[in-house]
Amino acid sequence: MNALDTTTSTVAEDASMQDIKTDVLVIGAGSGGLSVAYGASQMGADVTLLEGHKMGGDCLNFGCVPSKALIAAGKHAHAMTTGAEFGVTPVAPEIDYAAAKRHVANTIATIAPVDSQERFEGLGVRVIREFGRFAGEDIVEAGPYRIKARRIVIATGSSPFVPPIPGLDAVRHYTNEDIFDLMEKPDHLIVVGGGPIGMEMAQAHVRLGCKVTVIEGAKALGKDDPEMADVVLKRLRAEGVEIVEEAQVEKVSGRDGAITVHTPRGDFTGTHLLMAVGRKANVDKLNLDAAGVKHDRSIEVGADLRTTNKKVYAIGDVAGGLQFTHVAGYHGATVIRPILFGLPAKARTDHIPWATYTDPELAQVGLTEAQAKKEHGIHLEVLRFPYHENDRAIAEGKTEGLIKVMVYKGRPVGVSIAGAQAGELIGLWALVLANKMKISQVAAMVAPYPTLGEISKRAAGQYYVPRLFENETVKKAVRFVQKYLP
Ligand SMILES: Cc1cc2nc3c(=O)[nH]c(=O)nc-3n(C[C@H](O)[C@H](O)[C@H](O)COP(=O)(O)OP(=O)(O)OC[C@H]3O[C@@H](n4cnc5c(N)ncnc54)[C@H](O)[C@@H]3O)c2cc1C
Ligand SMILES: NC(=O)c1ccc[n+]([C@@H]2O[C@H](COP(=O)([O-])OP(=O)(O)OC[C@H]3O[C@@H](n4cnc5c(N)ncnc54)[C@H](O)[C@@H]3O)[C@@H](O)[C@H]2O)c1
Repeated sequence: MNALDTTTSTVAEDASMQDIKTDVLVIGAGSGGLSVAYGASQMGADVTLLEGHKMGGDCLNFGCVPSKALIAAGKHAHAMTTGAEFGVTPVAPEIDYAAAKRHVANTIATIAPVDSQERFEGLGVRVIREFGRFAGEDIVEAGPYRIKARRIVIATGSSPFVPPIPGLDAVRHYTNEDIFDLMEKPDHLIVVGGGPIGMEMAQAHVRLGCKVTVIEGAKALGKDDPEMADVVLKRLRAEGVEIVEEAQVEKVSGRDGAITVHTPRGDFTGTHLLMAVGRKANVDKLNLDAAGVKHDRSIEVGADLRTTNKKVYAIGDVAGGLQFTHVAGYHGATVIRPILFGLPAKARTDHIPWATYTDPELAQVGLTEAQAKKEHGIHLEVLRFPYHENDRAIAEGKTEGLIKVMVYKGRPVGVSIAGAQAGELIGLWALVLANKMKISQVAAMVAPYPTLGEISKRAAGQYYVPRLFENETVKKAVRFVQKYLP
């Protein structure tokens, strides 16, 4: 199929527009939209995909991929300064910040073909590089096209929220959309916002030789368990990141190279300013009212991801809720069923993991300790195991951190990990929660020695300490049996 093939059926009143009739129209070619376009086209549907900006969306171009590539550069620099305990003389690395940014660009370029227009056209998807705008409940206009679709999936993602702080407009400031293009190394980067974007970028930059100050209006990494967040914050501070909490930015002043943010905790001046204070859903261009799609700050959806227009679904960041690439992908996989087969499907949230890729990492699935206590009260058991008792962590010098497993009636309902490779370790627990497995099934697993993965097994083993090792009845039974055992 040609990218711009149209059908003969007429939906347009405006004769200058070309008509397209399609089974599935996907608006937005980011993590969520591409998942739907791929799945639906491979299962036989006629799929049209609109993308007004870059194929691959935020994750590839301005989010996960560039941030992880910059973090990797920072890790290399950090390793050069921290080898003393391994007998490797620390050296002050010479940082070529622009070269680190070239690594970021190369990483994006290497991954880009997977999300490209050419690949999706090769898969049989009609790709149109225009922004879409509803013109009716099942009609969307995009550039010169007017598209009528049986089902429509809105996957338009989110953009950086830049609050109307007095003075901000008058100074050059960056967001995740342009910080990765900055080639000159900031002498002193001020990061406003201590969420995952702010903290990942703060550590990458301090490791690449910038002075970094994070200004956070409430508590840094405030969406995570405070005990786990503290592990990360302690390390960031030790590496030289200045983190100022309870410091809502009220005003910005200054000029290029000397920008001051004013807060109730004092004024802070740096050379560059990064705003990382959250996201806003991309709904403005969509003319949602024309389709009867209810929205506020994001699009209103039920657990089935349907909007108030039964033919229209919303997935990923634009649907509010958890804003992660894997959630957008999961949403995409979920809506395929109703869209292609008319069968019901619901998206769960209780088994969704997430990780923040600072060093040490922070990972979570299910309920935090506070949430689990609120839900299950005194019946909740919290199993803990520290990294410093794991042999591999000791050998690697990565002993900061811990795992906490929240167990209710023998089944994990939440897991928090702060420490090395927490993002990798949480995968096992995501499987456990997704399948509502028992803690005994994790305890029965044999983990290879010596791995960080043993932390999970040891935490699960803690469940049996009071039941088996600190239990008088068990001791009595063993003594009794031992008396008579031949
Ligand atoms: C700095 C940063 C780091 C991140 N790191 C991670 C991470 O490590 N792990 C993780 O899981 N998540 C991470 N995220 C979050 C992740 O990027 C998002 O959750 C994910 O990209 C959401 O996917 P989506 O498909 O909903 O939207 P997007 O990927 O944003 O795609 C939406 C697409 O729709 C297009 N579009 C918008 N309006 C229209 C329209 N009207 N017509 C046509 N096209 C339109 C946009 O141009 C865009 O390409 C990070 C985000 C940021 C900002
Ligand atoms: N590793 C990952 O998976 C990853 C990484 C980065 C981003 N993300 C996604 O992107 C989303 C957005 O990240 P984010 O860090 O921008 O948002 P966030 O909402 O998580 O954090 C923003 C922080 O800014 C603070 N803030 C708001 N206004 C302020 C002000 N005027 N002055 C000072 N502080 C202020 C808030 O208190 C909050 O702590 C995340 O929630 C996550 O879904 C994921």
